[in-house]
Amino acid sequence: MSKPRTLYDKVFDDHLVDEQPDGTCLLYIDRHLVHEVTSPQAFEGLRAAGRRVRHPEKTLAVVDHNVPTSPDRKFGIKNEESRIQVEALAANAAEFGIEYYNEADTRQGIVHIVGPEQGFTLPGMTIVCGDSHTSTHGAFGALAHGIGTSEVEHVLATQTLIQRRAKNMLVQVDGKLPEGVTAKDIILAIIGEIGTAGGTGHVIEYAGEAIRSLSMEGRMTICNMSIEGGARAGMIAPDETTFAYIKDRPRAPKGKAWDMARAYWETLHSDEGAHFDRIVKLDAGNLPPLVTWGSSPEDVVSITGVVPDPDMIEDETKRLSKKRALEYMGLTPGTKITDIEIDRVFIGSCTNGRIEDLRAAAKVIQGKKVHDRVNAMVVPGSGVVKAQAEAEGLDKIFIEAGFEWREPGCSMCLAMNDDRLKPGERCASTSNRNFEGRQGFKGRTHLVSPAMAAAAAIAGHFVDVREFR
Ligand SMILES: CC(C)[C@H](C(=O)O)[C@@H](O)C(=O)O
Ligand code: SF4
Repeated sequence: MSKPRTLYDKVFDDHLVDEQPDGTCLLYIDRHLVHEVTSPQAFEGLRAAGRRVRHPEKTLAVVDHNVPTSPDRKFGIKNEESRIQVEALAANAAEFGIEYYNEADTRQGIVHIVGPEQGFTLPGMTIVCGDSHTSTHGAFGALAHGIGTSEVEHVLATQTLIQRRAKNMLVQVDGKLPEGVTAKDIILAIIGEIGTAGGTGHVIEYAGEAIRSLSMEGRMTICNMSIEGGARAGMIAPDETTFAYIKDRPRAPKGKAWDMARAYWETLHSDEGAHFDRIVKLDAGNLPPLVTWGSSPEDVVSITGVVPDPDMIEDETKRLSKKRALEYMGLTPGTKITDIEIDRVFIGSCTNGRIEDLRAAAKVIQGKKVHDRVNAMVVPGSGVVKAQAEAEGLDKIFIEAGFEWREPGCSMCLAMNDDRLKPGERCASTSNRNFEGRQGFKGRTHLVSPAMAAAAAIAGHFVDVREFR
């Protein structure tokens, strides 16, 4: 009898090219996603060494971070830095024979939304990208993680990556998610519980009834933020929900190849008795909608709660850092979360820019108007999401309510394009990071679910979406 293995162990072992006695491993990489921010030097390195891309057909390039999201982007990118970045990827993709989705292509969007959507992301694969939120793809039972630019060059040249084995961590989420509480709240709760360093050195497998009941969109939201919990990657064992999502996607296997792939995918789960180095349990049944109050994704609080008092923290370093966070956020301990007024709302990003997220937000705002003080925008995660939303009439619901309806990209998730907060502006955001300056210099970010962001846009302050009519 062979030793019981985790899902991570299985995918890792299936891609092992070499393992040295000191633990250095060489892994075969099935899929490589490339965006404009972390690839220019990698291509430059290849050029300097006179190398080609080893497997262009396993590589897919798309622009997302720098592209403007205003409709007039079809007339060219005005910001020079962004334009140079985008043009460089276009030129590199052409020179090295890599498929490339430019900003005029319907398939363009945030790299982590595009991969799954096109069927480029499949269960059991090793998937890398020069981007920390590559963990998103783990929702399919793939081993997916971010890599640095020198590794991007290594993968382009060799289709392999040097790695060491990570530890296994199980996050078991039992119970049934209450109405109005979403995948975003689950992952915020997990990070609130384990902290931003909680997953360090581990690959997290998410399991339990609450995870199983999630759609692929919800599972991607969970795996997306694994990196915010410090983990190398997050994974969810594939099941019928996964297979149904993948079937008939443009790059998914077809016919006999589908049957063979599916048979393999069904073996991708942790064996009975597999060893986990750490186990964390959570009950989704009691979960309220969550809001972050500070400048770290672990700073979570219930919508029914108040801004916490850092003076209660014993550890001095932590106390000082949380005090600073409150100061940055312009908040006072004891303030009810529902009393916090907001200026901006951002619905989008690779965490919550998929069709289900847009549907959830549209449901909340239907027939209502965005509060006078608030500037609200919806940025579909991809052209495919945008087209689907328009086919369902969601764009009309947003526009009638007073939201801006934008072109796909990373947008206000990070201040790398025209969409950004002004100093002091407070934003209810569906993205994944609330670091100082993340959405613009001195901008203040509160991470929430799409439904919570939508409700806040209408009310002008945070509200409990469970009671919002
Ligand atoms: C620009 C890129 C390297 C970065 C990342 O790695 O995550 C970005 O996507 C982010 O979300 O901060
Ligand atoms: S949407 Fe945000 S988190 Fe996702 S890849 Fe873009 S910048 Fe990074």
